[in-house]
Amino acid sequence: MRRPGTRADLGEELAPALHDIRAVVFDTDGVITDSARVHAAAWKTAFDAFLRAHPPDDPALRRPFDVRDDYLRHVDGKSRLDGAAAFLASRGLDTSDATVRAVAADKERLFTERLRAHGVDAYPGTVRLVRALRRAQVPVAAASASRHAGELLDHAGVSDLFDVLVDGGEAARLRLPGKPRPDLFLEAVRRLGVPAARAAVVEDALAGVSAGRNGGFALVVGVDRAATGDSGDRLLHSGADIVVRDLAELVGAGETQ
Ligand SMILES: O=P(O)(O)OC[C@H]1O[C@@H](O)[C@H](O)[C@@H](O)[C@@H]1O
Repeated sequence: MRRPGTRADLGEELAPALHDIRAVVFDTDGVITDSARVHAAAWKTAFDAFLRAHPPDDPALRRPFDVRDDYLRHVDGKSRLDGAAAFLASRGLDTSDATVRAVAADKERLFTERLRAHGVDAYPGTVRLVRALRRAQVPVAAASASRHAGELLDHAGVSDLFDVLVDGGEAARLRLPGKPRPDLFLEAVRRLGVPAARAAVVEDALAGVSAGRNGGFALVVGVDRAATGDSGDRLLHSGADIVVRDLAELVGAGETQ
């Protein structure tokens, strides 16, 4: 018979890869909430307007922002200013502080408009895994380069599921360097009181899985939301130990809620 609340019993509902894990840090956009698409759409409108107004000299670099490829390569997982600078640099455009800030401000306005108009949801598979971890007494953190992470978790109704949140505002206050540096994730596990070598990072961004790898985490789980072409392989090459399409894949048959 099962005794509720003991890790030995409840851990059985978790996939074997998680059995020795003592804490899990979840990225927010694209892992907990379906907000990566909202960021990508806002970036596209802002970058395409800039490209039209300031076309690169090389015609090959004038193509519009691609919400899959450009987003994953240059913007996903990075802070607002780092993402803006990385994409402008990829097209050989002006990366002065004033230009980067202007494009980032444009995107911020578009993002908040879309968020208010459409809201965001939590991925059911992620909620299922987080609940299973909590039942197994594994503490969980949310981490994000976004200053909107707390608001996103509130919108999706899942804030209460996380023991700790380290967001873009905290990262700026603590002067933590962005992904692929691991500092955001290391701060999250420090707050949970668990060393990285006993903890897992769950990420959908290439820069994010690299951050998990660079931080010496015991397990880096890549979440392949794109699930097209070589997207899963790219997560593996960037440092993921395993790749899943849905985090419910890490919850065993014993899980019931
Ligand atoms: O919400 P903010 O603070 O503008 O953060 C921006 C970045 O936050 C990251 O979490 C997203 O992956 C990026 O796509 C996004 O650009």
